[in-house]
Amino acid sequence: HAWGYGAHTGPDKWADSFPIANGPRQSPINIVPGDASYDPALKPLVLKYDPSTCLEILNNGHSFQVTFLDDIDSSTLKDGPVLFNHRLKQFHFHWGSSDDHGSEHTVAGTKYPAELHLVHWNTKYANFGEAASQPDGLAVVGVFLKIGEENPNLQKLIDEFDSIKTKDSQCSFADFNPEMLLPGCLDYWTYEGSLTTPPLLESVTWIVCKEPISVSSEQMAKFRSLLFSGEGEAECCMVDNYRPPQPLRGRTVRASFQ
Ligand SMILES: NS(=O)(=O)c1ccc(Cc2ccc([N+](=O)[O-])cc2)cc1
Ligand SMILES: [Zn+2]
Repeated sequence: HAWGYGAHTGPDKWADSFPIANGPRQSPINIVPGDASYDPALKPLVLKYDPSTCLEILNNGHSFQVTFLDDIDSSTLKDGPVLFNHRLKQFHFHWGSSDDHGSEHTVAGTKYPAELHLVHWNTKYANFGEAASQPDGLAVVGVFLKIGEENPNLQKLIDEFDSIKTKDSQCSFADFNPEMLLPGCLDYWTYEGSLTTPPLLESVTWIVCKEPISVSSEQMAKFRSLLFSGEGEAECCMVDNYRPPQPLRGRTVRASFQ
């Protein structure tokens, strides 16, 4: 399953090995604010993260990811649209080859230069892998990045990039609080979807924040200095690691705000 984002391995080819790519609840989607229905029953998102559960930062050949210790309830997502407690497993990003595109979700057709995904699993299941195969197993918080002021919290991640330049490289990374990557306002849209990369499992409750966080153009250029390729291989810049929006197939997108 050598899937990727290249001409021969990219999103248009994923259905060959992962037929669920054409399923009824695929992600990402284009969010049309005017079509979203405000749901007063939706609770505010409760995100409580413990920096001491931060383990490592790694390049997995598709994105860079920060992984968390998830054997106890120390970094959790509660309320919002979910009925059960979820634990943070990892966060990662998707971005473009230039500042005018790169996000997976779009808002009324608007593309952001990047999108952060904070991946949580429902603790009614034994572990992440179990949860990932259940329709209510995962909850991913999506945060858009918008070009503006340099973001000192993102800079803490960027400062590690020299150590994780190539595929399958990783280094220890401690005491990072992902709360620092959240926008001030946690208004969100929510809908039932899937993983946006293979295995594209339809197990994700998506929670997409309306408010973006800032990133400078120079910082985005640093994202693009990471490599899809491994050490000793021909260098291939890690850019355009996003799946385009997928058919809504009659799904309802709810808004936590009016
Ligand atoms: N982009 S995203 O939808 O937030 C996303 C989040 C996590 C993952 C990682 C992953 C999640 C599940 C499995 N699995 O069950 O085989 C394999 C890899 C893949 C994709
Ligand atoms: Zn993602």
